[in-house]
Amino acid sequence: MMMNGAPIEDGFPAERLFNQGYSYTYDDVIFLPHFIDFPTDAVHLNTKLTKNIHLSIPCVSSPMDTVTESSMALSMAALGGLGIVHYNNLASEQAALIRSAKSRRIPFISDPIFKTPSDSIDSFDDFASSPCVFVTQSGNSKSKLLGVVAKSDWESLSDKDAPVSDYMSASPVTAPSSYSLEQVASFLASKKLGFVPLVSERDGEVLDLVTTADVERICGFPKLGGLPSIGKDGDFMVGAAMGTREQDKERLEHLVKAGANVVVLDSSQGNSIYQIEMIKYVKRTYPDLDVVGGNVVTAYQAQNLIQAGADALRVGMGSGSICTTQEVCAVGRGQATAVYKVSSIAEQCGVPVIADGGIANSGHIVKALVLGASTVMMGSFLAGSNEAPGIYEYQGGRRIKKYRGMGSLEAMTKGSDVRYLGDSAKLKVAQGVVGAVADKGSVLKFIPYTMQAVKQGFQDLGASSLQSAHDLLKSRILRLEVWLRFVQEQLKLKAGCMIWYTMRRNPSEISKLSFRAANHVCNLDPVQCDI
Ligand SMILES: NC(=O)C1=CN([C@@H]2O[C@H](COP(=O)(O)OP(=O)(O)OC[C@H]3O[C@@H](n4cnc5c(N)ncnc54)[C@H](O)[C@@H]3O)[C@@H](O)[C@H]2O)C=CC1
Ligand SMILES: O=c1[nH]c(=O)c2[nH+]cn([C@@H]3O[C@H](COP(=O)(O)O)[C@@H](O)[C@H]3O)c2[nH]1
Ligand SMILES: [K+]
Repeated sequence: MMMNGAPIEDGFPAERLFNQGYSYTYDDVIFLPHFIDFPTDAVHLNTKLTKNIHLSIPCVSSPMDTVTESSMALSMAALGGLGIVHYNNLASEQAALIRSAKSRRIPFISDPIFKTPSDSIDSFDDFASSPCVFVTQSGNSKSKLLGVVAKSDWESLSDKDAPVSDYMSASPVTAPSSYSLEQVASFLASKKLGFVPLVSERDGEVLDLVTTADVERICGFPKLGGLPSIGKDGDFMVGAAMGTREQDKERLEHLVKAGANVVVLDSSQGNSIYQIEMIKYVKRTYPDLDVVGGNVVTAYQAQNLIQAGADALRVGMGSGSICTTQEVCAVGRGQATAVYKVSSIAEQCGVPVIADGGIANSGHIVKALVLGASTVMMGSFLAGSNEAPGIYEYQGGRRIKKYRGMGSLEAMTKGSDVRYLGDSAKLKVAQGVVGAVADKGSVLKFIPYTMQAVKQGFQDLGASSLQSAHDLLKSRILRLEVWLRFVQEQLKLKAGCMIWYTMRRNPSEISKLSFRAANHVCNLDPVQCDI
């Protein structure tokens, strides 16, 4: 805008703010509002995860063993995002998690109960929380479904010692696992059924038990409007993490066979000879498989991995909520600066950037995307959801789920047999902590709300898409400032924080490190959604 012919200078263009020798986290910077000439619904958040993978929403779940297994991967894909299955397990176990997510059509994983024909049902407990028990030759999901025993039928049974084959309903009604949610819903309604097993057409395996209550619950989640993430194979897209050691080549084979659509080379400092060689190996061996390199935080690191052939870069070092890398290794970068710097280089080469770590609210997502990222990767933001691995516990009256860094001693010890094969004699120094996050309900519910909040942020900035945000930033139209309010707030320790610092020898002495991490973890309040 011009006044008396001279442009009004206000705030800083990104280019100037990020070149003054300071390293900024998301909370250190704030955008100045721009001009609105479209409604919130006109904002589109569709994006690219890698050179070849398109997503409807810019959300990716972290490859961590307290964040992404089948249920998270399945639900993220259903939402139009993507989940990266962790590799703190055997290659066969990781492959099974990928297969499990990819074999489903609706964002739902149940835990059906199975018996063999000669088994008996001794008590109510045998049903757990299921409305029925399935009968197969093998007593598990892998063989043909022979019959079903509904809880209500078992109740009225006089001889409870009889084998289930004596009283099961033979050839029960089933629905194909390829049914969409709408098809399952109308199937249940038209047949007046309370539940139905979903059976694979390929091998007859019982995949899930869906009840009318499940269908109603899933149908009740807010609609995002975008398409789910479906690969060329027609299945949900699922990503997988892996390392850069020799045995990871074998793991890669398992991942490819399981149908992984993208692999992420998981390292805190990706600019290494090991990673460059692994990127080249992946591209050489599986030219159609996209590979994400990282983590990087500088233009130099980024250039090396782009040259090696990375199809996307994962950005962030020391930015995660459970992270202690900056304290332990004195290396890292403020995440806002890292995302801006790496994106500036990556964009010139057409390589999308994944802003990894440090996302605690929808505003952080807006900042990451506007500063140049194409997607955000989230750990703590998702770890309290129903879809994250682990069970809910109670701490001080709050329902919580465990969340731990993959560099924490606990996670390293769990994976040491497989991941750090041969390294077991080496000294291990933790670069992460073990903590907990509050129950947030289903990602199917809170991610749509979060995306709506992100759209409102984009609208305030006058950006109707990721590309337009990036263009506005580059052309110096979008302005920012450093916001000191957050720096002060960071110093205040929030009450009611829950953290177990695994390296703690003396319980009364909570180290400075765990305090910092505790503060981060406690900042993770669920998105405000009035449902
Ligand atoms: N984003 C972040 O700021 C951080 C993330 N983490 C997470 O913690 C976990 C562990 O991270 P890292 O310690 O970086 O794991 P890493 O496996 O990349 O590195 C462990 C060590 O092994 C070395 N190494 C890697 N490939 C090798 C090969 N082929 N031969 C010999 N040595 C090799 C590395 O150079 C490094 O010294 C990851 O899940 C990572 O994402 C950990 C710290 C910081
Ligand atoms: O310094 C670290 N020590 C760890 O033990 C660790 N484990 C995971 N990560 C990284 O943190 C990201 C998730 O961060 P948020 O919880 O903030 O989303 C993840 O996506 C990782 O990049 C770690 N960083
Ligand atoms: K390291």
